[in-house]
Amino acid sequence: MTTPVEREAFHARLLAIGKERYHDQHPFHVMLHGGRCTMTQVRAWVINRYYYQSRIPMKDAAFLSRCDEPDLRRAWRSRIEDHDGGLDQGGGIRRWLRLAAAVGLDPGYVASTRGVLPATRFAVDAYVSFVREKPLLEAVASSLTELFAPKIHSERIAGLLQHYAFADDAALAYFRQRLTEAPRDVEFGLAYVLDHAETADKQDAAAAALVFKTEVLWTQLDALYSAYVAPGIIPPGGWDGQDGMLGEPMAERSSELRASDGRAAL
Ligand SMILES: O=C(O)c1cc(C(=O)O)c2c(n1)C(=O)C(=O)c1cc(C(=O)O)[nH]c1-2
Repeated sequence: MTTPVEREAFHARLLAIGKERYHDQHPFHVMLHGGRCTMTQVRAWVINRYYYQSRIPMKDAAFLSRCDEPDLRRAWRSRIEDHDGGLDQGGGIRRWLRLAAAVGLDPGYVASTRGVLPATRFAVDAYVSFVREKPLLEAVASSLTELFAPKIHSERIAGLLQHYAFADDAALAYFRQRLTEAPRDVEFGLAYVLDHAETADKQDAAAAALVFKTEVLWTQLDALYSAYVAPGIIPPGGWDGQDGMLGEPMAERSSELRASDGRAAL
């Protein structure tokens, strides 16, 4: 059993991991949110990030398949509904594909996951395997990066709206929706981890799971940066900057597409 003071210290330890390691500080996100990405870089992010989106409900299904507590399953299953939506509409995956269309990509191309960078696949697949194989406490702890997600989603909404003409409420609906979903999910996940990590060893394992997850997220952006920013080496199989475009190419630089002068031109 942990005392209230030990529990609070463990909570602070988890928050410190996010402060030090969360991907809001990655140079690719700094560029994206500050309006310094070209449209090619934005599209590469949308294509690669889709792979993460597509695997989230699969990792949550893997989690549920191992869960023998009905209460835990009841609390967890809405995560799959949030991402997959109903038979005909709704859900984060469809909302992400609306963002894909808004940046000029064919949603069918994005959904095919062709062009996803190898490192993105390895990192995301490692997350799904982690949740499938590790003790439930560590699997839940690995989702706690979502403690830090509302801040990055708010910064992203503001940054994209300010700097890119494609950005409007429909294109950014994915992020707005997460502003209410993520806090609910993470409130449950955090309470579960604080309640179940009742020994020093379990606290260490849960903290390591959260570090692992920050690395899953950071690695995806390293891969994007290396392929599409510097040194700009696109590995075999990575999106070539051309495939899967919808209709006429849009202007390349985000600076040409600023809200003040760009919207009318589109
Ligand atoms: O945009 C982001 O930076 C970001 C980060 C994370 C995260 O911290 O893992 C998630 C999301 N978004 C997200 O939209 C989402 O649905 C989500 C689910 C999970 C998870 O681990 O179960 N993380 C995240």
